[in-house]
Amino acid sequence: METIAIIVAAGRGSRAGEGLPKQYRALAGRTVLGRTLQAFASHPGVGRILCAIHPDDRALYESSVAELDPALRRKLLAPAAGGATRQISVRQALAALPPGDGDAIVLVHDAARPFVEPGLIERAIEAGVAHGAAIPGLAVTDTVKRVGPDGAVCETLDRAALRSVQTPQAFRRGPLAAAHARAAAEGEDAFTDDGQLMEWAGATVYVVDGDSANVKLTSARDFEEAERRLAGRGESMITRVGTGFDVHTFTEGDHIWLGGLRIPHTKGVLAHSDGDVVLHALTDALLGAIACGDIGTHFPPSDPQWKGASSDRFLDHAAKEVRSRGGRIDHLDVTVLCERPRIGQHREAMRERIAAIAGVPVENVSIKATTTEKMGFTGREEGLAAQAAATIRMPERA
Ligand SMILES: Nc1ccn([C@@H]2O[C@H](COP(=O)(O)OP(=O)(O)OP(=O)(O)O)[C@@H](O)[C@H]2O)c(=O)n1
Ligand SMILES: C[C@](O)(CO)[C@H](O)COP(=O)(O)O
Repeated sequence: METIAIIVAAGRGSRAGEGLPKQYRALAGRTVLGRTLQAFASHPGVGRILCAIHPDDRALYESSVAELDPALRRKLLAPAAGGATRQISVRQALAALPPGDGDAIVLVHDAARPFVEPGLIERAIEAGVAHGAAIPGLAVTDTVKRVGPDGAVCETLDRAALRSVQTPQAFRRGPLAAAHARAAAEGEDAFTDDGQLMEWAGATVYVVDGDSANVKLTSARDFEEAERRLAGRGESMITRVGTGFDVHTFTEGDHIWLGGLRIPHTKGVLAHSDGDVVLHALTDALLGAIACGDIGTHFPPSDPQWKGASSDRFLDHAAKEVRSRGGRIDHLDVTVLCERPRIGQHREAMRERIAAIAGVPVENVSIKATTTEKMGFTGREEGLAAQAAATIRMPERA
């Protein structure tokens, strides 16, 4: 009998802090979703896999899929658009499955649980076949209280009967799809897992042994812990630093581009592109950190297509080059060297713009500025310059 895995990956990961949605963040060089997909795609009991993804995440999804062996990629069906809640994402994934046997087993799994082991997938499938509805659960080890809105304890629950539940959760396809459709029709939209939805629909749901290692990455701390765990398995990251420097000559004009912003000025800059020294220095710093040439290697000034180009593209490209090697940008630091314009008033907007282009939290972007005390070419206001340092983390093997 066929087993189909639905991987729900349409969330925004808001509790995991700023940056990419958590399922697309790298853990020791591979994305969370890539790791989750690998676990299911390499399991001999899983036939096909369908992900529910956010419509904005198509490119991120494709990069995660690219981490899989080509032979395993064949198990993937085209992704479905997820919805505003996990429940809607599962429903839409079910609706996107090709027609098929209602008795097939559907495993519903959170993309955010990349540590799922083959043994757990196996247990879920077996229990799904045996019972029609089965979920993994762990005994609760803390004492659990029910607490009122005023913070007062109402009751101490009998923890012997409690389980903290995980995914993959296994159900027969027909009843699961029917329960989701009924819940949608009746406006029942607050189920936090499919087990609860099936209980509501009248099914008996059985619990099999879960796995304490199968954590759902939820907070930034979970990511730190996950990295420590992977390092313990020999999958570790190393820090690399790259630097960049760029200069442009002032010419006649009424504005310059700096840090991705159009800044009114009494001069312009001579440049093939938009002449943004901050973004150029950052681009070189990132390329330096991965030892992948420089901005001229990737965007030759002799190539007419880069004439007048917005430098956002250069930085975006370099950030993608880092990520495609499994790297993560930890910090970006820039010093602008010029007498004018004054940078202070633009600093915050610049940090936000750079953070958005490079896909890093704004807290990890620093902009500093200095004059050169009227000495040298910047002091004479013949041009302006920027230097940058990028700190990234890369898988040790890359
Ligand atoms: N609208 C949603 C919400 C969640 N999920 C998925 O459901 C799983 C479990 O959800 P959770 O850990 O809560 O993820 P997020 O919703 O992304 O996290 P947060 O609540 O912190 O934003 C994740 O793999 C998530 O991508 C989904 O597919 N569609
Ligand atoms: C499905 C789940 O992972 C089981 O523990 C959990 O209910 C998901 O909850 P979230 O609020 O969507 O993280």
